[in-house]
Amino acid sequence: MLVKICGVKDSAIVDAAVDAGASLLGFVHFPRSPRHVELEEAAGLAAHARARAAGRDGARPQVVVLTVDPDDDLLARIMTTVRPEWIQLHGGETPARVARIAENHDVGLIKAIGVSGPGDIARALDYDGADLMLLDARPPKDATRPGGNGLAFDWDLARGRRLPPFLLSGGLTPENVGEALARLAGQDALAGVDVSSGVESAPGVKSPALVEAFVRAARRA
Ligand SMILES: O=C(O)c1ccccc1NCC(=O)[C@H](O)[C@H](O)COP(=O)(O)O
Repeated sequence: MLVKICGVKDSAIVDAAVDAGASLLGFVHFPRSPRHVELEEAAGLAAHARARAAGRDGARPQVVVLTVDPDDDLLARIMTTVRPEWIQLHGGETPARVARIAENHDVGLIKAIGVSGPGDIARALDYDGADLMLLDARPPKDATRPGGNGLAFDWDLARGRRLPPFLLSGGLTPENVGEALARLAGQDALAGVDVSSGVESAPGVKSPALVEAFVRAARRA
C-alpha cells in the first residue's frame, strides 16, 4: 500500500512524512497553488528527505514532482533540477501526450484524472503511458486549481471496475481513509492513497501530527 503525502513545502513536514513511513512525497510546482514550490526548493527538500531516510531503517520515500500541462522545457528542468522518481501530471494531458513524455524521460509517470461519474473512471484505461493513475475528485467549475481541493468523489464508482493501478485521492483524511479503503476492498488495482488538504490546518499549511495520523490510519486499514 503506497501512501503519498502531497504538497510538502518544508523540512519539518518532510521529517514527519519520512518518520511516519510515507512512500511518496509530492512537491507541487504550480504557481497558483498555496503549496507551490520552486524547483530548486523541491530539489533541496528531496535531498533532505533522502538524507533523513538514509539514517533510518526501511524503505526511503520516493520523490514526486507535480506539474500541470508542462511543456518539454519544464519537464527537462524538473528532471535535471529535482531528479524525481516520479512526475505527476495533473492537467489536461492527453493519452498521446503522456505516452510521448514516457518515451522521452526515464521517470515514473502518475496521471491524475478528475472523477465525478462512471465515464470518468473509464478514461483511466486510456493512459497506456502512465505507470500509475491517480483518481481525484473533479474540481468545481470555479476552482483555482485542478487538484488539492479537499473534495472526495463517490468511492463506490471504483468498486469492481477494471482499472489500471491507481492511487485513491480527493478529500481523504486520517478519519475517513480507513472507510475509503474498506469500500474498495477487493479492488486489486488499488495501489495506494494520496492526501493533501486532509493533513493541513490551513491551505498549504501541513500539520506533522495529521501527517503521522494519516500514514498510521492508512497502514492500519
Ligand atoms: O495541491 C494542489 O494545490 C494542487 C495544485 C494543482 C494541481 C494539483 C494539486 N494537487 C494534487 C494532489 O495530488 C492532491 O494531493 C490531490 O488533488 C488531493 O487533494 P486533497 O483533496 O486536498 O487531499
